[in-house]
Amino acid sequence: CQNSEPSETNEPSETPSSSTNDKSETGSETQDSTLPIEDTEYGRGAESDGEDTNAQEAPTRMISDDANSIIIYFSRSGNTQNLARMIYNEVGGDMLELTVTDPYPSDYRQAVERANEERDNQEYPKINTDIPDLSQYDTVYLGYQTWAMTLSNPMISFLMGHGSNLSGKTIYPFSTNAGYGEGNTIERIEELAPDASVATSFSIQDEDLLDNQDQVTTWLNEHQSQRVN
Ligand SMILES: Cc1cc2nc3c(=O)[nH]c(=O)nc-3n(C[C@H](O)[C@H](O)[C@H](O)COP(=O)(O)O)c2cc1C
Repeated sequence: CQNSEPSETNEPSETPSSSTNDKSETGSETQDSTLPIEDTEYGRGAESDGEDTNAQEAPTRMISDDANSIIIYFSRSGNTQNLARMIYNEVGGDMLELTVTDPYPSDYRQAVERANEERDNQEYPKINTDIPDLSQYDTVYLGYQTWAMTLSNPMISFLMGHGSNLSGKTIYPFSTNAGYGEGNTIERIEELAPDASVATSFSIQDEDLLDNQDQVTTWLNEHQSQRVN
């Protein structure tokens, strides 16, 4: 089932949309609300909303003047967005959802065909997101999905355009997949952002995500000492 709940994730960072599982009373100083986790379709055949924003929402954009970390992600059918939100709900900071000028078809097969064609022709999609000045961030949580056992095409586009702006930062790669793992995505990130430091990644099968918040927490805790917010 696709998402039907309205959302306000394009609100400014001071007021991200809250949800019924708001943890604000127990949250850290840098975070005062949580983002909702949505229903998504999984694996082969997963339809999208045709906008790559998951349920006709505006893409998530929460940018502040002073956060040290940002979560940057693309999500066609919502699974990586859920993982991004699970991370946000623990670490806070800023958040930026990438979209492309011409969104992928909602039909899975058509999306795969287009993605294959783009990859064969090395013509990756144009990013439609205004990328803010990234200099304030030490830490970038980078979220994508496995496509053809490598980085999804929009993430390749983002890193081709902005990988050099990640110099000196620590990238925490996180991804979802349909059961085949993260492929060579880490090697590709290292190639496309050669002057960033790439930390241990976290990848999970889409259908297992919502039952495994503890795995996300464990991964984040492993990096706790390096995290600023
Ligand atoms: C074009 C395309 C190619 C995919 N290729 C793979 C793949 O090679 N291996 C894999 O495990 N999953 C693959 N998947 C499945 C997605 O990685 C998986 O469903 C993921 O959770 C989708 O994330 P999203 O909902 O954030 O877009 C592919 C999906 C699409 C649309």
